[in-house]
Amino acid sequence: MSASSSPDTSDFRLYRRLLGYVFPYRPVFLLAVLAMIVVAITSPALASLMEPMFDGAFIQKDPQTMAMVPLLLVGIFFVRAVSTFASTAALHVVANKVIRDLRRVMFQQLMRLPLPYFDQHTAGSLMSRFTYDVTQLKDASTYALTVLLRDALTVVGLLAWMFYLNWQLSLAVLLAAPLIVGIMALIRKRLRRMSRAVQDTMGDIHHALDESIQATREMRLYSAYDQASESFVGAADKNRRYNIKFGIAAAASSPAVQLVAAIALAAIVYLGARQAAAGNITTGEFISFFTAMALLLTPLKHLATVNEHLQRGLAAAETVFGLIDQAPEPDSGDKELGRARGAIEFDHVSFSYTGERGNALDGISLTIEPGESVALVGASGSGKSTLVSLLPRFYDVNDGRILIDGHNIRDITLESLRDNIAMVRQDVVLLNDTVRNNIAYGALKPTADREAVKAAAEAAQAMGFIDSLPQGLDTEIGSRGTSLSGGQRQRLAIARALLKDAPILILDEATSALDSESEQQFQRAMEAVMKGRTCIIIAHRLSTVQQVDRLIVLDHGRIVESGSHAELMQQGGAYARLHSLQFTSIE
Ligand SMILES: Nc1ncnc2c1ncn2[C@@H]1O[C@H](COP(=O)(O)OP(=O)(O)OP(=O)(O)O)[C@@H](O)[C@H]1O
Repeated sequence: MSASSSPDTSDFRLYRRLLGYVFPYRPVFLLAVLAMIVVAITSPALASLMEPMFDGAFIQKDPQTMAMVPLLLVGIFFVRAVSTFASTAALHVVANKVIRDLRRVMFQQLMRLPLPYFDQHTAGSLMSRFTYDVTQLKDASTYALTVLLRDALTVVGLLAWMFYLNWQLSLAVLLAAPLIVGIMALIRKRLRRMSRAVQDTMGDIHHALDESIQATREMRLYSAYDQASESFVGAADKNRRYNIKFGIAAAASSPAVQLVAAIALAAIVYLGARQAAAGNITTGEFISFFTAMALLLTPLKHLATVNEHLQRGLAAAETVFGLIDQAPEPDSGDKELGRARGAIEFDHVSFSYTGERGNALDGISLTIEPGESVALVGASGSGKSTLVSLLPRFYDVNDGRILIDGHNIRDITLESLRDNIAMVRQDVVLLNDTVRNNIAYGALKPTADREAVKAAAEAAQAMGFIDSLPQGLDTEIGSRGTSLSGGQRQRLAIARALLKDAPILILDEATSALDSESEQQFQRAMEAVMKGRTCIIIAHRLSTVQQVDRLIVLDHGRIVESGSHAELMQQGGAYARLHSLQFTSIE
């Protein structure tokens, strides 16, 4: 399977790709196909049995035929049962294996997708590709394949048998069939249109009700009773009209279809009787012919609607392959960084998320020495989070470059770049796992021993609350386990970062005010984690940043000031204004 970078749109290529996923399971798939062929053969076989049954057993009363026919009847149904089972089961097995493989490829792709992709697609829409679309793809294509193979072959077999029996009668059926099918389709279409109209009027009733319930206060205050009931009663009445129309049409449709079918049958019977009188067809042959005709109905009905399923399956396949074909994160660098010293340089960096909304970052130049700690401050939306998300290349700069230890981060492999960065984010994501596995996350997991995890938790001031949990480090947490407070979650994230022991640390400080005890613990944890590392702290609360070496003040994506707390206060600029704003609003 080649995953080309442009999405395949043509139906044929989609089929080919799907078949590519089936290819590894070709023995079972071939078994399904063979079994379907056998099922298809049993229909004309059944029709053909009618001939000896009537001519031999009933009319000529031949004892051998009388014994053989029932046996053959059971035999045909036995073969049909076994092959139906084999084809359904084998197809089921293949379809589910293909689904598993598709989901695996999709998931691998999901993990490598660039972050902007997640900005453009909601979690719900991505999840529905894994669930709804994949299932649709399976159901629709399994059904379409069965119909196209089994039912189409059944139709061919039955028609061949009919022509073999009597070509004149068969020709008459073939000529009459489109007429009957056309009339039936017209009736069905009208019914569908009416049922849609009924649904629409139901929507109007819903809407009128919803409005009246939502706006019940306004309705009473403005005495809008008449207006509300007018719109509701209007909708209810329209619904009645369409419902009656639909009901009448439905009541008429079935007798109408039966009448049309009866006329067609009468014509065939008439023609059959004439053929019999001319000695062209025996009773048994005519019944066999009639049986074949009756057996044609179901597969024909399936074939008539197969396109709907095919289109549904193709649409789902397009969505699924659309995800698989997305270009992954660009990982073009080939330099292995090893353990960095932690020198960071932003060199005239500009960045915009969409390319249209103006720059989120505009000409940022900033050098951070190894082991230095800087705090980014600025109003909400000034670009603090954006600046730090460029460092692990969650997003790529539009202009300028970012260097770590003098290497452009674009030249470094993503893995070795990210190995050097630890990040504590504001909204800490916990997994449904134990405390221990939450601290030793990902690549750390197999190597981290219990003592190392404990030491990290202790340094992060987290061991205190961990010990009070029912099973300590082995307590299950996350959405299905014990829930932790915001401060506790942050300290776990700090422990996770400490265990990673990366030379560069990014800390997005919590916005919500912690109580003073948590705040003190958090400060101590921060001191532990900052020691000996290059740190960038996004500071929302200015009270926490006085311990850093340098403050960088951002405003509308630009650096407007930098210096120590004291220097910036003295300058009386943007930082001093922010500071006075925060402290007056707290007091
Ligand atoms: N994923 C995104 N897609 C598009 N625009 C974004 C995205 N994230 C942020 N922005 C925009 O980029 C600008 C900078 O946002 P950023 O989150 O970096 O600011 P911030 O200083 O970290 O704000 P806060 O303190 O509220 O977290 C804002 O105008 C924001 O609307």
